Amino acid sequence: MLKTGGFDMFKKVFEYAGPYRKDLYSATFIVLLSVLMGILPFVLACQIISPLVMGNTIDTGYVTARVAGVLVCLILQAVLYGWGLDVSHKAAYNTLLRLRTSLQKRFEQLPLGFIQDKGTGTIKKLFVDDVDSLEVLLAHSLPEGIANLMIPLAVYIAMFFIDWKLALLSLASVPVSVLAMMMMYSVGMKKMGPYYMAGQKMNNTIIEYVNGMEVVKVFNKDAQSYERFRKDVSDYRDYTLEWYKAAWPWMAVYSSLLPCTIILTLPLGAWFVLCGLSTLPDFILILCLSLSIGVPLLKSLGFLPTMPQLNYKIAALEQVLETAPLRQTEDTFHGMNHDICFDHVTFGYRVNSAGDRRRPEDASCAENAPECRKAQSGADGKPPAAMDAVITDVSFTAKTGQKTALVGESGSGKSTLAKLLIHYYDLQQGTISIGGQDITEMSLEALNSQISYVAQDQYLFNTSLLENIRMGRPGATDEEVLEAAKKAQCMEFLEKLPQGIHSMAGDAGKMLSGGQRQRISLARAILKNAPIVVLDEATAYADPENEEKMEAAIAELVKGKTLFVIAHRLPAIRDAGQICVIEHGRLAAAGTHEELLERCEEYQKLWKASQRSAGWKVTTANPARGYHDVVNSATNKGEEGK
Ligand SMILES: Nc1ncnc2c1ncn2[C@@H]1O[C@H](COP(=O)(O)OP(=O)(O)OP(=O)(O)O)[C@@H](O)[C@H]1O
Repeated sequence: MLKTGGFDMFKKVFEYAGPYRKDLYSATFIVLLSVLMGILPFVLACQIISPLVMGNTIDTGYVTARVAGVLVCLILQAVLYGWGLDVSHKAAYNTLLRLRTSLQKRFEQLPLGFIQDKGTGTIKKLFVDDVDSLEVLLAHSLPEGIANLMIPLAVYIAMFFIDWKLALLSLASVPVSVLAMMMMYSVGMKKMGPYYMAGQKMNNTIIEYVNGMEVVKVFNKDAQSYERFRKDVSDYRDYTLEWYKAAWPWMAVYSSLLPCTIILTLPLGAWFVLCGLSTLPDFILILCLSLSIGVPLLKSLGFLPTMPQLNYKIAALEQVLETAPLRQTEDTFHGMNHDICFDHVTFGYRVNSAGDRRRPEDASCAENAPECRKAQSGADGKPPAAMDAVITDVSFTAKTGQKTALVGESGSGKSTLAKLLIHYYDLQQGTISIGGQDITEMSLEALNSQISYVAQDQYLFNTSLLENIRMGRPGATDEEVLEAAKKAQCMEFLEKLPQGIHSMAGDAGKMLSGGQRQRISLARAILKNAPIVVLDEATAYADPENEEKMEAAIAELVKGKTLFVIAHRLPAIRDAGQICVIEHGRLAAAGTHEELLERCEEYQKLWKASQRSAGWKVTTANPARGYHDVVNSATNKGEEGK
C-alpha cells in the first residue's frame, strides 16, 4: 500500500503520465466546463420560478430566452463532456503505454531469477490487469472526479454569499456522508491486502493449471479435483465478497445521503422565510442550487470505492519499478582470458516467517502491506537475516579452454552456481569474474556475448525454427543458420517437417521430441559461438536414439571453448580437466576424476551410484511379448571401478 494513501497515488499517476499530464489538466478543465453547464439550467430555472412566486410579471421573451439558455447549456454540457473524455482517454492510453514500456525496461534490468520466481500469473496481472485498471483513474476519476467536486464547491461558496444560514442547511448531509465514506475507505483498505494477494495467487494457479494440463489429465484430475485450483479460485471469491460486505453498507449510506442536499433546506428554509430570517428569492435560489449539486457530488465520490484497489495496484507496480536492478555497468567485456573464477561465493534464498523460500525482492506482496512486511522482515519485525544459504563460500577457477564439471547430489546447488555465472541473481557475498573482470562490472549484454547457456528446458519462440536458431546471432545469414542446424544434427528431422526449417515453432514444437528441441537450442548456441559454454543437464532429454546425435552436436558446440558443464551422468564428464564436487552448497573437493576417486568420499559415492544406474538398462527382451525387461547388467559385469 502506498504510504499516505490517496495523494501519493495521484502523485504517482501524474508521474506515470509524464508529458500527457498537460492533456489530463486540459481534460479536467473541459469536464469542469461541462459540469458548469449542468448547473446553469438550475439558475435559469430559478430566474423563471422566482418572479412567478413573488407575483411579478414576466414576458414570453424573458421565458423563451431562459429556455433557450437551458437548451444551449445542455447541448454544451454533452459536447464538452464528450470532448473532455476524448482528451482524457487519449492521455490515459498513452500513459498506460508509457507505464508498460517502463515496466518492460525495468524487467530487463531485474535479475532474471526474480522474474521467474514471481510467476507468470503475477507478471501478467501486473502488465495487463493492474496497468489497465489505471485507465479508470486517468480517464474518469481524475477529470470527472475533480470537475464534479470543484463545481459543487464553488456553488457552495456562492450559496454562502447568498444566505449563509440556508447554505449551512444544504451542507447538513455532507458530514455524515463524508464519515461513511471514510469508513468505507478504511474497511476497504483493510480487506484489500488479502483480496489483492488472492487475485495474484489465483492468476498464478490458473496459468499453472493450463500449463500443467497434461499432467492434470494423466493423473485423472480436473479443475474440480485439482485442490489448489479450487482453493485459490474460491479464496478469491471469498476475499472479494468479504471486501464487498465490509465496504458496501458504508457506500449505501453515503450514496443515499449525499444527494439529499435539500433534506433540511426545504423545511427549515421555509420556516426561516416565514420568520423573516431569509428572503423568498434567496430561498428559491438556494433550493435550485442545492438540487443542482446533488448529482455532481455523487458522481465525484462515485469513484471512491475503486480507490483502495487502485492504491494497491499502484503499490504493486511501484514495488517492481523500485526493485533494485541487477548490479551491472555499461562496460564491455575486457577480461584477459576466459578463466571463470568463483571467489568465496555465498548465495541464498530468503526464508519468510512461514518457512517458504522466496527471493529477497519477491513482490508478490504489495509494498508496506502489514502481512508482507512481517513476511519479509521476520516475525520480530527486524531486518531479514535468515538467508537460507544454498551456496556457501564456494571458490574455484574454471580454466580457459578447459572442461570444468560440477557434480553433486540433486539439490546440492549445481544449477544455482550455473545461474549465478550467467548473472541470474546478484550474490550475497563474494565475486564471480571472467578473465579477471567481475561479472557485475560489465553489462549483461557483454556477459551474454561471452556465454552460451544451454539448459534442460529451452524455450522456442512462436516464430519459424529458422528464426529460433537465428536468435543465437541476430545478424546471421540464412546460410549460417542452416550450417549451425547441420552441425547440431537438426537436418535429419527438419527435412521431415512440411515446411522444413521454415516451420513455425508453435506447430513444429508439438511434432518435435524433447531431444530434437534441445538440438535446436544447441544449433542456436553453435551459431552464437560464444567462448564460454555452460551446459546445464543439456542431454537430459536424450533418448538412446538421440543421444549419439546430441553428443555430436555438443562436440561441435564446445570445440575450443571454455566448458562449464553440469551432468548427472558421471561417465560423461570423466574426461573433464577439473571436476568440482558440490555437497550441500559447499565445494567438497575439486580435481580430476582419478584424483577425486582417490581422495573424495562424496565423489566415490556419486561414482558408485552412477555405475550402478549405468548397469541397469531397459531392453525389449522379446518384442513379440510386447513388454520391457529390466536387466541389471551390473550383476553380470560386476561393479566397475575406474
Ligand atoms: N528459484 C528458487 N527459489 C528458491 N529455492 C530454489 C530456487 N532454485 C533452487 N532452489 C533451491 O536451491 C537448492 C539448490 O538447487 P539447484 O537447482 O541449484 O540444485 P541442483 O544441484 O542443480 O539440483 P538438480 O541436480 O536436481 O538439478 C535446492 O534446495 C532448491 O530447492
